[in-house]
Amino acid sequence: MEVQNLHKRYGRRVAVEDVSFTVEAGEIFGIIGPNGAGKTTTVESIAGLRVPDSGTISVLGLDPVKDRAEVRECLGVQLQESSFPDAITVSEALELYSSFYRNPVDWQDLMELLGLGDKRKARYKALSGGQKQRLSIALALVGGPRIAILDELTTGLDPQSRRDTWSLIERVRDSGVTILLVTHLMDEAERLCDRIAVIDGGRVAALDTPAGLIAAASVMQQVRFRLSRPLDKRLLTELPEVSDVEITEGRYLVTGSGQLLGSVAGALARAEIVAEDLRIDQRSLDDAFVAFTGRPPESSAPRQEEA
Ligand SMILES: Nc1ncnc2c1ncn2[C@@H]1O[C@H](COP(=O)(O)OP(=O)(O)OP(=O)(O)O)[C@@H](O)[C@H]1O
Repeated sequence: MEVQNLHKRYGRRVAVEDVSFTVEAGEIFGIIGPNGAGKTTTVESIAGLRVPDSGTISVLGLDPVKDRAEVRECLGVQLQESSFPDAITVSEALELYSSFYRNPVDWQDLMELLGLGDKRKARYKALSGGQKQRLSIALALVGGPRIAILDELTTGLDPQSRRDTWSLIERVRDSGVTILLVTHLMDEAERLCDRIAVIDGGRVAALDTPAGLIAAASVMQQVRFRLSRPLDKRLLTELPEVSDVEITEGRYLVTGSGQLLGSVAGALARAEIVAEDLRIDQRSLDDAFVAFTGRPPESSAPRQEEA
């Protein structure tokens, strides 16, 4: 997928100001950003559901607007809050959707794969949040797409259902499907995505691997430890990575940047001192999100899924 200089406004409101990125085959590519940043508009434009004001989008060499019918065959979409008639059953929904495609996968296999086999006769309104979510993923995959767009994949699910869904998505990726994932959940993005675009105010604020985003955002790190015997503080302060050393009752707090942990561990080894309780404060994608957007990511309180 290739998106170049995408612009989209709704009346006077600019939703996407200038977005460009490329998604490689076989990747899980994440889009994160604050509410109203333009994420959904971007992925809906890729799916051909919105017509951009300007810019170009190419999906497997096709134009999502001009080649709408072909794009539908190779791209599956799970959008926010899919809604279905309350009375439709799981198997009816899957059978109906599979009839929309030229080469659908076996919907019964898919139903089993997504753990919905024993719910085949259950009506949509009787499904739990996690089951509805799995059905919407199944419907995005029933056409046998080469690309799947998943918007808010696990928002609102309990922690176990989220982890199960993540494993499922990794299996889908391993089967050769490229995945474009929009998410509010930083742990989801960090766990699943090969690369992530941070979109803010309709523009790409940063684009890198999760580790790359975290490294770029976390200038300062801290290493904590206790020592069995006193150490000349200068052995630490003279290290180029170290900016500050605090010592309180044998407890050391070293602040710095770069390869701080390796550098401190090396200095201790040279002084032949053993550190106890050595810990580094890990930076996470939340810190990167704050650094690139100036706001903390919105947290989503997981709801308990009924059995
Ligand atoms: N159909 C529409 N008509 C008018 N304005 C819209 C429409 N759809 C989106 N917008 C506005 O465009 C901007 C971008 O919305 P979009 O849904 O793409 O953002 P988002 O990053 O997906 O947000 P969220 O995380 O809240 O889903 C927002 O200000 C939104 O209010």
